[in-house]
Amino acid sequence: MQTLSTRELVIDIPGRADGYPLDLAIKSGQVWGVLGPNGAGKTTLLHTLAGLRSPRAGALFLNDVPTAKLKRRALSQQLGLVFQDRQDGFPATVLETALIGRHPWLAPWQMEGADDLAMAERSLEALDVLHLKNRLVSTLSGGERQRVAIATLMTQSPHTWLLDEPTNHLDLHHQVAVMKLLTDRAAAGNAIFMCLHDLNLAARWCDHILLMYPNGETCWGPAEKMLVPNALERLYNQQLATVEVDGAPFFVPKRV
Ligand SMILES: Nc1ncnc2c1ncn2[C@@H]1O[C@H](COP(=O)(O)OP(=O)(O)OP(=O)(O)O)[C@@H](O)[C@H]1O
Repeated sequence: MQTLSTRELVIDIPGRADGYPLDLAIKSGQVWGVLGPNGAGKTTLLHTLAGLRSPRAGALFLNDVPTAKLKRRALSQQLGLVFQDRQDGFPATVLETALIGRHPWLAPWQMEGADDLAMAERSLEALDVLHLKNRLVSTLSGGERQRVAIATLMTQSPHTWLLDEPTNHLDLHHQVAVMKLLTDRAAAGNAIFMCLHDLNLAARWCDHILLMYPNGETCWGPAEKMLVPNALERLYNQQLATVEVDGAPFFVPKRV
């Protein structure tokens, strides 16, 4: 069992009051969905958890060890992040991009070996982009790029997967395929923590939910306690109708 936890964490959003400090424990087997309107701080939180931004206050721990004490490489073996919209730094093929995921596991100047290549190809296949392996990423569609980014995280194979809107750009079939892959990873022992704009994907696939309000207020807990119409209507400033489908709530925005 591994846990990424935050103690009294306040993310640093310029010009915003501190809000409610976060005491999260993101554990093996859990699938977290982070919900909130534009600008609530979801991406800032994800980047703070990944160590890319400093918190305003509080600290992060990996199995009770402060992440600030871990070397970048050790951290990258445990934590990985899929960005919301990644800009390509230099021209690379799909396979070369997926292989970047192996870098935290290789010594400096060590070339990727047959096992690394097999892992990258397995991940590309799982995300349905293996047939594109020799294409330049810059030539891919938005949804294909998104699937390559997730395949790169899968190739990295960290314990905790942080994902910023992983279903962005994906068609319905691939949205469901990605959510199934993520919940399968959690069942295999990984921890999944993702920002989502689709309330219904969260309701169907996530077992834990963090609600982030624009004023810095937050609340979190088991999905069934968090996904209640009143809280969600206040979160999005949008009236909702709720129906039940396959035992999960399904939220429909009411007409304005
Ligand atoms: N470097 C910065 N300087 C000033 N403000 C910033 C900076 N980075 C982020 N912000 C502000 O912090 C707030 C939170 O941004 P963040 O990207 O975390 O929101 P989000 O919840 O992920 O939004 P979205 O749903 O639109 O992706 C926004 O109001 C944003 O404009």
